[in-house]
Amino acid sequence: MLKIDNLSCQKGYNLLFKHLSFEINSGDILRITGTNGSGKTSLLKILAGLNVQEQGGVFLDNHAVKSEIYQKEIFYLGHLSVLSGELSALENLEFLTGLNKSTNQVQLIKALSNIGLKGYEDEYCAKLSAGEKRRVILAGLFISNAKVWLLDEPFTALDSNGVAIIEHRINKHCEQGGLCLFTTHQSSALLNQKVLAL
Ligand SMILES: Nc1ncnc2c1ncn2[C@@H]1O[C@H](COP(=O)(O)OP(=O)(O)OP(=O)(O)O)[C@@H](O)[C@H]1O
Repeated sequence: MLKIDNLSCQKGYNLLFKHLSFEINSGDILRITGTNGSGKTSLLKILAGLNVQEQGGVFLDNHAVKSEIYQKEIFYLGHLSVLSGELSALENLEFLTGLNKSTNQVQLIKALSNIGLKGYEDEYCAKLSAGEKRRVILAGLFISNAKVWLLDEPFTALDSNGVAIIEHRINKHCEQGGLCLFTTHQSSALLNQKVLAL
């Protein structure tokens, strides 16, 4: 269970949210909604341990956000690309999944193929389109062992086929006991999603 307890977040003079408390259980899909600047990215970054909250706590099965156990269980997909343009798609994926020693190269190549990047393994990421770069990162998400997926605008730059793939994978991940929190300004066909409005 992911527990958010009495969270407050201030940016400059702007109080984005306060006394925010909720719980997400295995199998839950939570869509975080709100206008531009309402604090969706700030909240996801706090849940990823990348931003520090003003007040309150974040726990996964009683493990605090900065703990090693918590950090091993999350995958954060942010706005900015974490890919190096000077490395190939496969090399970037190796780097992204570097902490997961159980993943071998055959699995990485299969993950790229599954996301529509068969034949792109040795292509430098600098040469890939925005949607193709996004797919390389999503390949990393799909083969990660992370239980909690924190996805900030996961559909950005993806075509309709890419959106369908990620929606299918989110549903499958949560059916198998995972958790997913995501933001989007697009409509989404995800099943049984709960909504948190900021
Ligand atoms: N490092 C920072 N310093 C000061 N203000 C910040 C900082 N980061 C974000 N903000 C402000 O906090 C507010 C919330 O930003 P955030 O990115 O969380 O919003 P959002 O809901 O994700 O927006 P969008 O829908 O546009 O992606 C914005 O007004 C932004 O300008």
